[in-house]
Amino acid sequence: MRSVTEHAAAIAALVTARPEQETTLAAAHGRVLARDVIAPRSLPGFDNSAMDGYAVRATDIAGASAANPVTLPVEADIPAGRTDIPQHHAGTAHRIMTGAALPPGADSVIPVERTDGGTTTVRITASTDPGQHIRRNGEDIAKGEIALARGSTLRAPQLGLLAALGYATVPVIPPIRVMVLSTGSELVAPGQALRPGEIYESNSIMLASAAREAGAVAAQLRFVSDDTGDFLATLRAHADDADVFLTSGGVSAGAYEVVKDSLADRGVEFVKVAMQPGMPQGSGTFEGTPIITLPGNPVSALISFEVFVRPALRAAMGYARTGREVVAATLAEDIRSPLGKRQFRRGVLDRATGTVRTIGPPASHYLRWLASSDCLVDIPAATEAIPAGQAVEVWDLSRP
Ligand SMILES: Nc1nc2c(c(=O)[nH]1)N[C@H]1C(S)=C(S)[C@@H](COP(=O)(O)OP(=O)(O)OC[C@H]3O[C@@H](n4cnc5c(N)ncnc54)[C@H](O)[C@@H]3O)O[C@H]1N2
Ligand code: MOO
Repeated sequence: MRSVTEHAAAIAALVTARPEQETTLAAAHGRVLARDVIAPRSLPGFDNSAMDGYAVRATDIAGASAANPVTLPVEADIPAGRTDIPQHHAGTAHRIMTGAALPPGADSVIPVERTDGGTTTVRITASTDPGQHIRRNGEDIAKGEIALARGSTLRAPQLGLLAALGYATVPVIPPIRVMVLSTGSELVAPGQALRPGEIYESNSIMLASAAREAGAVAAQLRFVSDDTGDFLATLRAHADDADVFLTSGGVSAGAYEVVKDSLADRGVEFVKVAMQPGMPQGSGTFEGTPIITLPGNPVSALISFEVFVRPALRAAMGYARTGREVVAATLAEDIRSPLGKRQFRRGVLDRATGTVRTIGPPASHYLRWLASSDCLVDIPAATEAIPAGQAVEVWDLSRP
């Protein structure tokens, strides 16, 4: 039997990064930056007004107050976006808007609220200091500085910064393309009629969704035949669209195990992992494409994904955090666990009290309990029982 750690390492070695890709900012959301990005210009790009008001020289309105206002001629309007920036002359004001370039010669902006708002002359009822209400060229970021470091995950603020710097595209580590393939002749696509003995196919949407949540892109295929030739032909037909094949089902000890029968002597190793659920596993490379074969029981499939596939995908996509956040929590009830197997129990974590309770029995077909849980309780292989009140490690599934 392989340990969870050993199998996780095998899967991690299998999934490798795709070459970096220059991507539009819209398509870069959620991706990881492949290289440092240098500021090609400063931000702000020029001295500009932080207020709607009047660009003045502080000395021209020294001592101004409500009781002792100063009136200056207004030379011109400078709305944001005006590109022919006028010169400021001593003893005058320019009406200026937020974001507009400061006219050379002016040293401060007096907000409109401190004036009568005049357009030919302006009565100013407060004094100012040089530099007041001016946003200086380069005070946010100077040209040539590293704006974002390689490895940054691109979300709203990072994409905003890149756009402000003028980047239309950015080099990112592209998503891994996961081809999810469910196998089993009992499986029928949701929405169609069921005959006796058939069930709705639920693993592929679950695994595809989990892959997307991990930052990958995913497509689904359903393979129902027991014919190994057809199965291999299906893999070959989709090899160009997949960086990783992810199958579920057909890997245990039964008579119709199409995944195992097709791949056992074709570069895929089938092993038993000392965990529960998720004991039967397989991994390898089929004609150049990595393939991970998960067990068919739905809970086993999803927990195997969490434990083995998700960290490998995220590492290959450059994310700093590959595993879930592990928190220590106090167990709310006694639990038992099979000796020699690392058990992952579905749980509900109460962050406020730092307690966790398990939800549903350990068996691997209980989808409802799985859907009601928000964490996994990680019980070490050497543990047979844990009493209520003891601290356990919990994987928080509610956070990326
Ligand atoms: N004699 C033994 N039997 C089993 C063993 C064993 O060691 N010896 N291991 C058990 C364990 S543990 C697991 S887990 C499963 C894994 O079996 P397979 O990977 O071969 O999966 P299947 O037999 O194809 O399916 C198992 C179960 O899950 C349902 N299933 C499969 N795929 C889907 C799907 N896409 N959507 C919904 N449900 C699915 C399937 O109908 C079966 O009920 O083997 C145990 N048996
Ligand atoms: O190991 Mo199976 O994955 O328990 O249900």
